[in-house]
Amino acid sequence: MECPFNAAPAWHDAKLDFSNAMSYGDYLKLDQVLSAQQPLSPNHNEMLFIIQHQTSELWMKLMLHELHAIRVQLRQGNLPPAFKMMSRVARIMDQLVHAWDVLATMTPPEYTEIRPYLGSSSGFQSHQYREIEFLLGNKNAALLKVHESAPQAHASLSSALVEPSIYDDAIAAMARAGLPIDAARLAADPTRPTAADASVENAWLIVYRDPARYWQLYELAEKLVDLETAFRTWRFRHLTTIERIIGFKAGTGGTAGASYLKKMLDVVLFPELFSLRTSL
Ligand code: HEM
Ligand SMILES: N[C@@H](CC(=O)c1ccccc1NC=O)C(=O)O
Repeated sequence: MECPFNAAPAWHDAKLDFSNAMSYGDYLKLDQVLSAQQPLSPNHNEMLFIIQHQTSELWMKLMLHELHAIRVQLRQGNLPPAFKMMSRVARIMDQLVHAWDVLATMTPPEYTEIRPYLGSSSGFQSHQYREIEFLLGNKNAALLKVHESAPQAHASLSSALVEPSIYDDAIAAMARAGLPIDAARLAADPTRPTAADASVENAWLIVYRDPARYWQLYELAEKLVDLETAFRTWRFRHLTTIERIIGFKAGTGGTAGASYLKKMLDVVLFPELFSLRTSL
């Protein structure tokens, strides 16, 4: 039997010299990522605030990557690959929902010491968040103005504004499957937020009344409902977390704060997918 004191360490085959090979940090560009946390205040908790936002933006970057690919698959009529990516987007959203628990460990006196250093910056100016909203159909042309001084963000947002949303693409897929969608709905102005439409509700009802016949559209509908549910939960946790941290103060971005975020809870991305349930 081998003496345990002479045995080689568990890592003895690991590569240790990276002078001429790509390492973990090289591949992930960690020099860049880990040098981007630069607190402006002397407060200990600002590191949490920065990392919470930076990680959220990274997850949003992945959501956008998936949402763009979902749109391509929906337009080509390849629904199952879209489903897999839709599940991923919903799980990312769930992850962001749980992330509020970490931020909520920051108390009002802690945040009060950081807030004066934030100036008029606010999540309201997150171009990735706004693009996610646009891709899901919550369009608002007026909000492009915020990004006028950032040409790349402005360009991505402009195309998300003028192109059909993922929900418009889902409705187009129903029309292609022979379900009766009004021509006016199919030609709706893509720069306007999604408005409930009776022919769309009726088409979803046909799908939900005969899932076996319309299995892929039925699955598409449930994936959209999962996504919207996760998104609404995120909005709700944003509101409750900020009420806990700043109460009813106005926002640094210029809105009334909690009451603005409360109003955003009324946004329904895929209205007919919820209203149809009353008739089932
Ligand atoms: C202490 C923490 C936070 C506070 C006090 C806070 C507060 C606010 C307030 C008051 C607004 C309304 C806009 C304004 O006037 O500023 C807002 C918007 C927003 N915040 Fe936060 N927030 C916090 C953390 C976060 C985090 C971690 C994220 C994640 C990225 C985030 C993302 C957003 C987004 C995307 C909006 C725009 C929402 C919309 O227009 O529907 N916030 N926040
Ligand atoms: N709107 C926040 C400030 C804020 O939360 C914020 C500031 C800079 C970067 C990200 C932020 N997060 C979300 O709004 C406030 O009114 O305190």
